[in-house]
Amino acid sequence: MMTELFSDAGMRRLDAIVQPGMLCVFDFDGTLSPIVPEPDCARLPSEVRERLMALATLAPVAILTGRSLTDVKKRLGFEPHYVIGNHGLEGLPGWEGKSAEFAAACDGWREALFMAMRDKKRFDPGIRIEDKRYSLSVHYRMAKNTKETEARLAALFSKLTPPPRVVDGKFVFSLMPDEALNKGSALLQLMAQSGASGAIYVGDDVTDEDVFRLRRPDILTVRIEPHADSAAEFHLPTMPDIVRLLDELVRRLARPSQDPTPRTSA
Ligand SMILES: O=P(O)(O)OC[C@H]1O[C@H](O[C@H]2O[C@H](CO)[C@@H](O)[C@H](O)[C@H]2O)[C@H](O)[C@@H](O)[C@@H]1O
Repeated sequence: MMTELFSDAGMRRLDAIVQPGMLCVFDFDGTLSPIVPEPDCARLPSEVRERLMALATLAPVAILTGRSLTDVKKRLGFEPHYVIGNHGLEGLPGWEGKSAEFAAACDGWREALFMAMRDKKRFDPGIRIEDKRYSLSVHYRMAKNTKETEARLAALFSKLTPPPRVVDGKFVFSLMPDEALNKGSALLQLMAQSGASGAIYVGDDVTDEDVFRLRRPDILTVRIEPHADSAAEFHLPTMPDIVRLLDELVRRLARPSQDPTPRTSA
């Protein structure tokens, strides 16, 4: 059962995880940037950007998003220490060799989906396919009958080869190469590569559950808004509360560290 982060228990957990060198990792859409009907209109609010920039002077900051790297970078307006795109498939050092394989699978799915979408009676013209090279997002927020569209898309995806890993989200299906990296495995690799002893991860959607399910004492997981089925430890009451969380992190990390050397009198 999730607890609100701004509770006594949440603040104690935050105090325990905050230490020099900890990784501060954030999902983008729905976590840092409010959800908007048109994916291309998503923006990072200036009050969030300013705090992320302050945080990045105190600790390594990473953005771990379902968007492509090129797309998310142009929306950030600052340079975090790490940007990982495509749900972990793009931008993680050491995985460049697998890119061609991921892109080839994605090319095949994209062609099959565009062909199927020509049947306007079967597939609502409001469906939008976002091609991110290594994964696809199939958005159906604008479809007239979202339930029916969901069922028809799920049936279509089940016929694709090679079979993709399909994860649903906020009026979106993400299609990714199966057994490839996900946000959870990508975060673990990032921690290992960066030598971070701990991390905080904040996300809002189904692909973030790959991180929430890790359930490790060295990773504090926070979901935007409570959800009965989420594996996250804590939640923020609403998305704009991300500003308060960033302030809490900056305040703790900016505290002068305790000098462990015992003082001797002259
Ligand atoms: O991992 P994230 O950073 O949360 O990215 C997840 C997907 O976010 C985007 O779609 C979602 O946000 C859009 C803008 O607010 C919204 O219109 C859409 O309905 C949402 O599903 C993005 O377009 C996808 O590529 C990401 O995978």
